[in-house]
Amino acid sequence: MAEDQGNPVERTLVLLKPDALVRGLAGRIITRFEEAALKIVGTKMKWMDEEFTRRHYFDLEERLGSEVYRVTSTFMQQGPVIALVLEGFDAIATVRKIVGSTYPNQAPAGTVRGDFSHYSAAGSIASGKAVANLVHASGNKEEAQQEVELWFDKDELQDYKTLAEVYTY
Ligand SMILES: Nc1ncnc2c1ncn2[C@@H]1O[C@@H]2COP(=O)(O)O[C@H]2[C@H]1O
Repeated sequence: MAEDQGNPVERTLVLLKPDALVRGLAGRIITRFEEAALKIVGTKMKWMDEEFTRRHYFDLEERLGSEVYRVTSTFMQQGPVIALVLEGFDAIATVRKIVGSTYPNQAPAGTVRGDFSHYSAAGSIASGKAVANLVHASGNKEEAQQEVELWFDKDELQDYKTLAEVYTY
């Protein structure tokens, strides 16, 4: 995929969190990305442990506090996750648009969180619960690069062309 009309081709990391998997939503969520012409270039399933969770959310405690880190870390280790590397024009922002706001009660209908995530509150920390928001998506270029490198070796990422790339772009 080449740069086109000023839109950079980017790669971004998406995690389908344990709540997405236990609710059987993985396929429907992945479909939303595919429908937006985002290309899956890497995928794996993993049950995160404390050490890996700390590496993934390495700055969460500093940014949002130890309580947010604690509940998020516990939540992420409750079951397996599916990690995806998605590639496409403006992939980082596009994925976040499709996913919707971190807090599902603020995510509009039509987004993954707005449509499928019903438990949510910015103040969920008060009840000792994580925000069950189904998906993690890299927030910016630097985070995307760090997260893709953390989750995938270079040889686990595939280079191929989709029909959209061949016929549309
Ligand atoms: N106020 C909050 N209460 C509980 N968890 C939170 C709060 N804010 C952020 N988080 C969690 O921290 C995570 C950071 O990145 P994610 O997009 O994976 O999703 C976020 C939520 O799961």
